[in-house]
Amino acid sequence: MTLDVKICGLKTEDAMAAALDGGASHIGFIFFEKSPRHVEADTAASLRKAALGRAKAVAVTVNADDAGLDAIVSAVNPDILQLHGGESPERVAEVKARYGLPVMKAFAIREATDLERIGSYRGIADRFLFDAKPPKGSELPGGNGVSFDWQLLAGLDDNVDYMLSGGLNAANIGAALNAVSPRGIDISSGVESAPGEKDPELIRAFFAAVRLALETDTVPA
Ligand SMILES: O=C(O)c1ccccc1NCC(=O)[C@H](O)[C@H](O)COP(=O)(O)O
Repeated sequence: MTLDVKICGLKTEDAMAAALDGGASHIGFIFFEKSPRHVEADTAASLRKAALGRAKAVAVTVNADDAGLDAIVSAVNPDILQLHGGESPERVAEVKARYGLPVMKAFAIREATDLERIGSYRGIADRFLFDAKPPKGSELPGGNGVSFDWQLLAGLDDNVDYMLSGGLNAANIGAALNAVSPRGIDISSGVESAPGEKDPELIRAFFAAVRLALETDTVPA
């Protein structure tokens, strides 16, 4: 599969196994205490061992300070840091320099103007992740299972390396990949049976739907 697939919010060995066996290129661990997907660093460190040589481990944080990131990086040894808060371009540059790791910067998208913000991160963030804006009242900046209008991304220039995220599932991934051509996709609640509870069957079904979508003529090259 040339398309990167990140399964995010993993907490258990069986979910990890389903993600890796399905062909995940990236597995994500959430370090955000309000999230039902939050894991302690030692749990993530133990889970990530199964991914060594198979998938990249992504540590997802929200406006984390140096002490928080130090603890995660030293325990988990992630391959990528995903910054999912309001981190400035300067902070992204600082994080990259401090850890020598690639950074994926997440942006919440609802309308075309939301994409204007990426300009000042180009050449700094290694990759973008475009997620939906959280619904009103949500305490989570991500993992809300809501989509945005994928057509908003259709005008991006081909050099913008991004993962498409937000409300993806087995039923809509074909349409999403028909609408836009991300280099990667990211999913969390679409493969859960309850908030924070990954379902290996749903993970398998998602990969089957991705493969089917990639095999059809409707997906742009
Ligand atoms: O998933 C969370 O609980 C979460 C909490 C705080 C910051 C980020 C979070 N998730 C980041 C992700 O990369 C999710 O995969 C992304 O938001 C898509 O989630 P979903 O819409 O549920 O597929």
